[in-house]
Amino acid sequence: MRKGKVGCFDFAFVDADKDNYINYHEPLLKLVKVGGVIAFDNTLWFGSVALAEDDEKFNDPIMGPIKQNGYDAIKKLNIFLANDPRIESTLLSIGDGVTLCRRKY
Ligand SMILES: C[S@@+](CC[C@H](N)C(=O)[O-])C[C@H]1O[C@@H](n2cnc3c(N)ncnc32)[C@H](O)[C@@H]1O
Repeated sequence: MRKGKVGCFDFAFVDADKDNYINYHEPLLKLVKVGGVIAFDNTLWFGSVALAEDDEKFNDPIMGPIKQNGYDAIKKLNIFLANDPRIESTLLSIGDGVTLCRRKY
């Protein structure tokens, strides 16, 4: 952004540092052009974010490390993106989940 690249990019792909995904959204929304797409990988977080907290699978010990790392960040991101009026978004249930966000304005 310091180099004046605002509104220049067609596409951004985010695939690291899950705790900061939500913080990357704001600058990326400025960097992509209107109609451009931001993709966030791993937004199903091994399916955990789609499970109710009283679900047997959610409480399986195998979910322990998944819930300790990334779960809160991805859950918060998904809620934020679903309610951000500046984008159209959809969570594709392929792989570990990919959320596509199209900048509307
Ligand atoms: C899941 S891989 C991404 C692979 C990439 N999408 C590809 O297809 O080649 C995540 C990568 O981001 C790097 N990484 C993790 N945390 C990072 C951070 N905070 N800043 C920059 N890179 C980071 C990791 O070292 C790893 O190489």
